[in-house]
Amino acid sequence: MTLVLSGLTKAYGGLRVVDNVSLSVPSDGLVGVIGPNGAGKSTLFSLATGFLAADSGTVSFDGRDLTAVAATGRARAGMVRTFQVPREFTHLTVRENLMAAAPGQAGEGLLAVFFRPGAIAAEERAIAARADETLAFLRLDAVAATPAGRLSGGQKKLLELGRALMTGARLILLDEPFAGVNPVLIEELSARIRDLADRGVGFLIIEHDLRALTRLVSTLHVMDRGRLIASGAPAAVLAEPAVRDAYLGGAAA
Ligand SMILES: Nc1ncnc2c1ncn2[C@@H]1O[C@H](COP(=O)(O)OP(=O)(O)OP(=O)(O)O)[C@@H](O)[C@H]1O
Repeated sequence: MTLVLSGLTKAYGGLRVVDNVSLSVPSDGLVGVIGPNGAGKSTLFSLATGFLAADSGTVSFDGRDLTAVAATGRARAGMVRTFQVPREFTHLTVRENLMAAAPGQAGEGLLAVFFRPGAIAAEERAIAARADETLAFLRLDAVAATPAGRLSGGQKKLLELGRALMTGARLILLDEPFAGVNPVLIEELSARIRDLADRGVGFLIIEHDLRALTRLVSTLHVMDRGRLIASGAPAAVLAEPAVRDAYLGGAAA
């Protein structure tokens, strides 16, 4: 279940916003990506998950080359992303949002509604049961019937994680999971992410909250102007002069 990004490059009008980036995320790995605004982190996520096509480089997951596979195919392979701004259905309840994220099998074709109603009902029950498990795991049971648009910022991030889990993802790319989240819910989210890693779910996490991120991940990659400038254990990486330079715009010693 290892994700391997190799030599990914993406340019806009001659400017390489992601420039020859290679990194990997082992199954159950907790890996962080940091870097100043505009460093190319979100673009890297889009290249990894197929929301954008790379100019060059490869993406493989679980030993399978997914470079030419579209975003939906990569999600089906077990790799999904969340976005900086949560994309929940605001008028659906929290429980309905979770159920809607589950990939349907039996009910996908309209004909199945007529010819296989039993299979669809059984699948709906299974999805509902998984939604309830996910609600309990994320401690969102109390807001299960609340329209998702009314959740706090932190609860929305928990719901995003839940929606990713409902797809059956084994590797989740989180784009700024702690942005706009209060410290108590940051702890809650971090604890759930750790629980999931213990169960074999891998995470690649973009985050500006360095304190929360470095407590969570075992490996940190730093991007600056499209390139990876440092990788390794968080404390060692943050101590590197090139990293401090990148953050301070070259003003560091
Ligand atoms: N569609 C596009 N066309 C042109 N330039 C783009 C496009 N998308 C992104 N960029 C540029 O690519 C660079 C990297 O953007 P990206 O959003 O990946 O950075 P980031 O590290 O995620 O930043 P932030 O931390 O602010 O979210 C930026 O300079 C941005 O302006």
